[in-house]
Amino acid sequence: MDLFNQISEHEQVVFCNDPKTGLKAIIAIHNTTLGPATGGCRMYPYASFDQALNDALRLSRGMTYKCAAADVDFGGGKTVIIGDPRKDKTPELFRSLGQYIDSLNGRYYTGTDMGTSPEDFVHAMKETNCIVGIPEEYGGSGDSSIPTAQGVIYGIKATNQVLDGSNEIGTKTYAIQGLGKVGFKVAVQLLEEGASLYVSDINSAAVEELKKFGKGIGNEAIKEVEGNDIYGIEADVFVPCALGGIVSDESIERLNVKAVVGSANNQLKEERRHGDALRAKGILYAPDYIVNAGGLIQVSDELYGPSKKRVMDKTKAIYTSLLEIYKTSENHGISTVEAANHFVENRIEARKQRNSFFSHHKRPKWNIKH
Ligand SMILES: NC(=O)C1=CN([C@@H]2O[C@H](COP(=O)(O)OP(=O)(O)OC[C@H]3O[C@@H](n4cnc5c(N)ncnc54)[C@H](O)[C@@H]3O)[C@@H](O)[C@H]2O)C=CC1
Ligand SMILES: O=C(O)CCC(=O)C(=O)O
Repeated sequence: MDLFNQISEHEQVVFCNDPKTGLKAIIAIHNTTLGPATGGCRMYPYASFDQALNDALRLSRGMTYKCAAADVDFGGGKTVIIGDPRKDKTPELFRSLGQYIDSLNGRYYTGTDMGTSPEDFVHAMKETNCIVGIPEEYGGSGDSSIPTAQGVIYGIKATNQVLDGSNEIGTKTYAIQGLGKVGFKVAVQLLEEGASLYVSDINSAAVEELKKFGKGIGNEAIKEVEGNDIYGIEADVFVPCALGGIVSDESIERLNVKAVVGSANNQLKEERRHGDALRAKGILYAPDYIVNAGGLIQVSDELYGPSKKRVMDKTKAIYTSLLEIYKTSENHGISTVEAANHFVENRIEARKQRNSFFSHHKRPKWNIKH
């Protein structure tokens, strides 16, 4: 019964085991009240089965909240593949995953997350239509990290507005953890606006590339920081764009910033306790699933036919949503996470009256021709 206790909040969890291709994956479907589940696929060399399952469960729950907050007609799901993205990827592995996804009959759509790229899903797409975020040359909307990074920038602007009464981003100092698909783009935009950066990435080539970019535009205010030292950096905003669970008792103790705004999913190790701890320390926290919804906005919009303009217009709403959440938190004396969760849970509860959970017999709203 332990496993059922562990997944008690989830509608369905699928364990995929294909010895022929080496695929070992977990698909977690958290909640489909708002529509079929969606959520990217992460590939990571998890040290244990429990670590992989926990990641899938936490990430898929986060997607339910992210979908409701962004007001898209999807529910929360996520896939994790147990493996090293640098060594274990093959076309057959992703085709095998595609077959498992197809067996869910439209209850779950997936695309990229950490460790996977749009190109990987071109293979999966040969087996199922339930793939989003594929490259533009294959008819998809392309790289979803572009709107995700833009959403983080809107989040930083809204946060600066609350901190200083101005949404200007260029005069500040930022500590960025992770210069991957999202973090690098955020760093580039901040540098272009004249900001100073502290950056850390386990991949030193990414730091070198950013320094090269900075030199090219005449802003060399980039200092590399080793590992966990990024938590102790004195800066205006800490921008986590790598792994989740990094805002913990230990890191909060060290944080020397006015705000935390980044793309990483599930930043708070313990949502409620660490949300409260940040508030108690006077650090403004931008709830991750509000700020990093740009990619979701793009992939869910893809089902209407790609439109970059529509995606960017929808992504702008992150600015106003975040200001609303900051205001609710202030007015009610609660953490920003609690304020965001109340908003989302009320929205899901209201929708339950029309839709208890998604089954493919019901026509999804986004299939309606406009
Ligand atoms: N790509 C997207 O559109 C979205 C991404 N996210 C989240 O944002 C985060 C980043 O995503 P991507 O940029 O797509 O992933 P990515 O895999 O392209 O980049 C992650 C970067 O973090 C670095 N990294 C890993 N561990 C680190 C550590 N301990 N310290 C410093 N750097 C470290 C990696 O070397 C890599 O450069 C993830 O948590 C992801 O779930 C959330 C929403 C959408
Ligand atoms: O739904 C997707 O495929 C991409 C969005 C996602 O996984 C996320 O926002 O974490």
